[in-house]
Amino acid sequence: MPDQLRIAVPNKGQLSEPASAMLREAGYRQRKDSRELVLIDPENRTEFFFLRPKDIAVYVGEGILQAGITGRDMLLDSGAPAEEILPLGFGHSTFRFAARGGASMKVEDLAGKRIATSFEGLLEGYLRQRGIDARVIHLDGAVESSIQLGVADAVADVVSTGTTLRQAGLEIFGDPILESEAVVIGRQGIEDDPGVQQLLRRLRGVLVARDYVMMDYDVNAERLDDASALTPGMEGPTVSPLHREGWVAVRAMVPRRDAQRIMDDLWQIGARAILVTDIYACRL
Ligand SMILES: Nc1ncnc2c1ncn2[C@@H]1O[C@H](COP(=O)(O)OP(=O)(O)OP(=O)(O)O)[C@@H](O)[C@H]1O
Ligand SMILES: O=P(O)(O)OC[C@H]1O[C@H](OP(=O)(O)OP(=O)(O)O)[C@H](O)[C@@H]1O
Ligand SMILES: [Mg+2]
Repeated sequence: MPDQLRIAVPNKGQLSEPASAMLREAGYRQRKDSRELVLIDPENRTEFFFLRPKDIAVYVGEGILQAGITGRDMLLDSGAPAEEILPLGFGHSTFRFAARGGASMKVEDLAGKRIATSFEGLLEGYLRQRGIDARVIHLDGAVESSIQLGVADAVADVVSTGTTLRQAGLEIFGDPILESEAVVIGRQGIEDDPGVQQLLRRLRGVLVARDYVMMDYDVNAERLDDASALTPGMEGPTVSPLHREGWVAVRAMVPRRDAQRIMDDLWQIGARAILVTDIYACRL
């Protein structure tokens, strides 16, 4: 049995709820009260520490906790000796420059300007790489207000829908500095830890169950090649004989977002009794 596992989970912010939901889906106990700081899950020999998302890379980098869930942007900003192990498909954002609407600012214009951000590490790394000498103003949050309030000429901030920027009268400029999402992080080599391997297997199972559905249908054996091309599954579809002469039953996993289109295409080649069901959990 793997050793006790110590995992960091965001205690608040955009990643907190979806991270706990994913762990719950993976069969772990999660806290009921958002003020709980530690939660012990004895059945899974796992302790969850609810920490500020920005601090998680620090704890994991120090080797205090074996793994954690945080944003890619926060991991890279921290400079902590930890790496990304598994992207989790939620908490998508981009890290971008923005300035007053109509200012038509360019990245080259940033030299000598004041740029406000809560991600100094990320911003300074970017500016250094491009040899831009600008003044970085550190703010903890609500960075969008800094231009209006005269503290900065531009911001480098997290953008998801863009609503916050628009409401502050700001306009994005330049290419994205970084594309981020929630990730599992750990120190180099931690993937070999049996406890971490088990956590990753469970989380990968949740990702597959979210992204795929199971498709079952009957088709004339003569159209099986066409049907298999539409539903190749992971290692080819499962094909079983049917009592009906010349027909087979086929079963394969298909991407959830393509399910309706695939059903239409299967119907066109004569497949019938096409059923789609959710995958509750899996290990592939
Ligand atoms: N509106 C959003 N939609 C999706 N992901 C986001 C959004 N805002 C931030 N994120 C991502 O979520 C992660 C955590 O950011 P968040 O803003 O929740 O942390 P925080 O600012 O430290 O917490 P708080 O906002 O509670 O102070 C980051 O990786 C960030 O890129
Ligand atoms: O593009 P949008 O969909 O509008 O989302 C982006 C906003 O969401 C986050 O703010 P948060 O609520 O975490 O507040 P904070 O700035 O205090 O961290 C982020 O810092 C942006 O301000
Ligand atoms: Mg925030």
